[in-house]
Amino acid sequence: MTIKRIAITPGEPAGIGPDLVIQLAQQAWPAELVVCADPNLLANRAKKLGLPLKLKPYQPTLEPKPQEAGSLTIVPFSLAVECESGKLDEQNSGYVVETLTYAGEHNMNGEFDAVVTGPVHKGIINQAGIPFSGHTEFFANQAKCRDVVMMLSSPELQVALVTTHIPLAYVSKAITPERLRNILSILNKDLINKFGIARPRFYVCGLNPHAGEDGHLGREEIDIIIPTLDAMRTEFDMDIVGPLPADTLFQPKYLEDADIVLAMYHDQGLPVLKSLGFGKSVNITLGLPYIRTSVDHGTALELAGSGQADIGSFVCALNKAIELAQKN
Ligand SMILES: NC(=O)C1=CN([C@@H]2O[C@H](COP(=O)(O)OP(=O)(O)OC[C@H]3O[C@@H](n4cnc5c(N)ncnc54)[C@H](O)[C@@H]3O)[C@@H](O)[C@H]2O)C=CC1
Ligand SMILES: NCC(=O)COP(=O)(O)O
Repeated sequence: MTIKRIAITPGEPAGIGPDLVIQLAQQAWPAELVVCADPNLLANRAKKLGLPLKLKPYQPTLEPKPQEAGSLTIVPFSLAVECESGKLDEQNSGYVVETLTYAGEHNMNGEFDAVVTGPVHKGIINQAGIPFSGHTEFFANQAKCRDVVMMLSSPELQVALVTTHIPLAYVSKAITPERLRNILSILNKDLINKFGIARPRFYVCGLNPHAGEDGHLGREEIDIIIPTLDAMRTEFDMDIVGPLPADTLFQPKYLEDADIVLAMYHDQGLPVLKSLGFGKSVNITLGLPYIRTSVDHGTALELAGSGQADIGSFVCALNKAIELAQKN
């Protein structure tokens, strides 16, 4: 087994990301964990949590070594202003984006084998004047990928989204035959090649109530979704069920039979997944030129520095990144 080098971005400094990264470091890992963060932030937060932390400088020319318990490898970045747990400060948004930019660039050049991201606060980054809708879109833009797929994976269910962080008012227009085809193609390819599913079975949600009720409750199914799914079945022999009404799709008889559920928008699919597996799920971006996994939760500002944040999803995200990197 070769030792992989995994970049980690803790995300918003005032949130629980730094806490979780410090908690991760309390155990040994079979990969080098290269954290892109302010060393003083991590040292101060570790002190607040009462946890030991040794920071080792990142040495790109050396072979990666497994990370020892109590330690992290660090690429240092500097906060603009000192950070108080739980208190957002837009002056530190540039720092957050710098860590993501570095992690993306150094994955694209092959120096890292994957990136695992902690939670950012999208609102404060925008408030700082930096347009930002999510890591998924940020890394896609940086890598010049027109379409990537947000897929969340939990022990019970895998859900992917046709549209990601856009206002609900724009969703219908964003569901075009081209986008739907691209999303299905990326998913099909990666489920086969990266997840080892020979012929993935897709369950696809409709957009409208009752999947449009034969056009009486909306026409997107008839005009776009059904013809596109039919074309993908014919052209690529894909195993696709649907579109089915989203309100009844998420029941055991369908989920037990599905490799993946494709939801049309963020809050159609993710509440179901999170109600079943919050804290046990991983957010994976498919279609990037490298591996990116992330936590299933946000910045939980009220828990930062308290020691109460649950590390479950971050552990799942890191394990998944190491597993995918090993297979790569
Ligand atoms: N991967 C990312 O970068 C994500 C970032 N966000 C961002 O996070 C910010 C806050 O979003 P919210 O909707 O409030 O979601 P949130 O996930 O931060 O919090 C929702 C609820 O879950 C709890 N919670 C979250 N993570 C937890 C953990 N690890 N352990 C224990 N409890 C936990 C919180 O205390 C709160 O009650 C927003 O700016 C949002 O955009 C949200 C989701 C993912
Ligand atoms: N709900 C998922 C989420 O907000 C995280 O998205 P991203 O920042 O990983 O694109």
